[in-house]
Amino acid sequence: MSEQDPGDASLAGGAIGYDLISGQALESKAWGIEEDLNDQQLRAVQLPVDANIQVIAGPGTGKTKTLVNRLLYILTEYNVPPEKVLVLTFTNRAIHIFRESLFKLAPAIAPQVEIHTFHSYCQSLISDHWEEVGLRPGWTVADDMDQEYILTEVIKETVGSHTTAREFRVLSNKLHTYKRSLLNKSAKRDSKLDEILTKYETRLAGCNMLDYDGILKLGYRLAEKYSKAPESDKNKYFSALLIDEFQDANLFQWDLTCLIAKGSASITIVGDPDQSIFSFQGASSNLLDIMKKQLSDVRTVVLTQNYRSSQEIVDAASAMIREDSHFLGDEQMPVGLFTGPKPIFKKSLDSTSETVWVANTIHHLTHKENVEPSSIAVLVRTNGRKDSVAAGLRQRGIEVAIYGPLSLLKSPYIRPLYSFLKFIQNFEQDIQLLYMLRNPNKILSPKQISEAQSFSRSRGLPLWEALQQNQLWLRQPTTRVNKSKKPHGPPDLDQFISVINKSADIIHSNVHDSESLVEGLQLVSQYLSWPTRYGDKAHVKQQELFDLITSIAPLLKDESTSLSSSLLAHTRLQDIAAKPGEVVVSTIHNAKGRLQHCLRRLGLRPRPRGSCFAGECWERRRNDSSAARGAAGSGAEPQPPEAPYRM
Ligand SMILES: Nc1ncnc2c1ncn2[C@@H]1O[C@H](COP(=O)(O)OP(=O)(O)OP(=O)(O)O)[C@@H](O)[C@H]1O
Repeated sequence: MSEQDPGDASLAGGAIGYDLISGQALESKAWGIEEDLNDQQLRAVQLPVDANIQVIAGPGTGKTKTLVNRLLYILTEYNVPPEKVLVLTFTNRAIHIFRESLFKLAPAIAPQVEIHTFHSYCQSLISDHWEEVGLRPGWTVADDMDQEYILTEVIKETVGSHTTAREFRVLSNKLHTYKRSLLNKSAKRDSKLDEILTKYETRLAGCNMLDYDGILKLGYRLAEKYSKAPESDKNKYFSALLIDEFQDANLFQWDLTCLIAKGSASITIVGDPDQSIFSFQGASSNLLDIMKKQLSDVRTVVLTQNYRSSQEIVDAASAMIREDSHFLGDEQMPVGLFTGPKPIFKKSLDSTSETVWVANTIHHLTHKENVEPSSIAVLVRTNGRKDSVAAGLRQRGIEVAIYGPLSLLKSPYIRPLYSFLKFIQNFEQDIQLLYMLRNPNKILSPKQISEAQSFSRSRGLPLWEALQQNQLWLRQPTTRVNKSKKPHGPPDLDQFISVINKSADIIHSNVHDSESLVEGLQLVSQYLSWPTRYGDKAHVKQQELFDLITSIAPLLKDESTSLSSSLLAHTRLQDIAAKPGEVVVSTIHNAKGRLQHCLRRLGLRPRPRGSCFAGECWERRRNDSSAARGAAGSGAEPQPPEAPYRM
């Protein structure tokens, strides 16, 4: 690629857009790169537009800031239109952070830049070409819960319902890994797993749904097809691709990136090989080398100034990762911006004593040092540990808020409402309908459900159609319900059908109106989740859902997005924040990007490898910190630092 001369900066400050929140037209406003970039950042930002760049850096060194400024530089210095730049990252939260930073610097152009996860980019390709890949109108995405539901049924059918819970889990995990491995063209096939997968995919296709791997597979197919086609409206050529959090990419995603680049867009990646959180999904640490081999003239810039943590934390983190580090050489050691208290390393014999120590520390902080509980976070490695730590803290009288995507929608009080919302976007989704029919009220008995399914299959109808055309035998209330004994017994099928239709009509009558959505959900919730039977808990959870709806409604300006589908997207993105009095418990994975004052990290290294950190360093830190406490004469845990840390 040849280097281009920067063009004139006529675009800078010239664009006019609209305010994302108020929808008001924005006045033309000058914008450009920030003035406070350090030399390393500036070097990466100001490379020519056609340079391929690797920005390698540790946490908090301004990787995202650098990428946002690189984008602004390309737009202003080279007159590249915003829609010709594609930003790719790995999580919705990362998109949110990137868009927020861009919006602060250049509100007028922020909405015009395409910022996607690999999944959402593929999904947008599929949305433009859904007929080509065999989907029908109204197709939807099967989320984790939908996939689990279908997989469970298929496994039961294939290997028998006598499978123990453990065997089931093992098989289900194997299938997930196998399914993902198939994205790799050279993957080995397994006939037994193929049989289950084929049934699973047939069931998904029957529901007019795609799962996450299916989205990537079809997106790749489309990108491959259009990478060879001449440019057209549907076939976009980008001038530059910017990839954030590149440490989380796998080979499949890299190949996809190259297809999207079509050999003409430059590629800038920023990442920290030591921060990879997707190695379990095949994130590959040698992609940096692959990129260098495949692309010409790759420039590397290393960022070392950490803006987020004290020198003490940077030192401790560097000591921890150094032995396994992919890139930390002496000249690349990160530097902290300020000094603070030393981190304490506490070695515990087992997980119970670890939880007890954390509980005692929280009591000390909240009772003796007046720290507000909601500013304390307990970070753990795995979801399983998160639940046991939360239970242990609750046992010791500590109120806990668990951070994690989908926790609200996964609540048993909300899950049927969530199924309902998905169902009314696509009435072909048998799995959502089955969920509503089975949980928690048995609208139909298992025998009736299987008869209805045979009826729908024999006529090639979605289950919902079949139920509406149903036969007299289905119209009988289930035999297990004695209405005279149970005033709040489940509705019969007629009532169920009529309430679903009525609630759907209310919601569809005004898809951008939060009041309609809440009204529709309130109506249907009487039939689906039985708040009366579950008591206050259900009411509290439902209120949380309704509050969320009300809070996101004003943010919706995009006419093409319905409130209910945005609600589903939003609930994945942001969870209900911790209320005053609640300590946050989260996996490290979910905590990334959140702001918190006090941190306690558990089991980061449950079985420490290597000698340095595990033995000497760990003990040294512990001794240092007790010595420091002794010197201070208090014997108490150190004060939480003044500055908040973004995790
Ligand atoms: N040159 C700078 N001057 C002042 N503050 C900066 C500078 N660079 C980065 N920061 C600040 O440091 C913090 C971290 O920046 P940023 O989120 O871009 O880092 P990151 O490397 O992407 O973080 P992560 O480790 O989460 O990937 C932000 O608050 C940012 O504003």
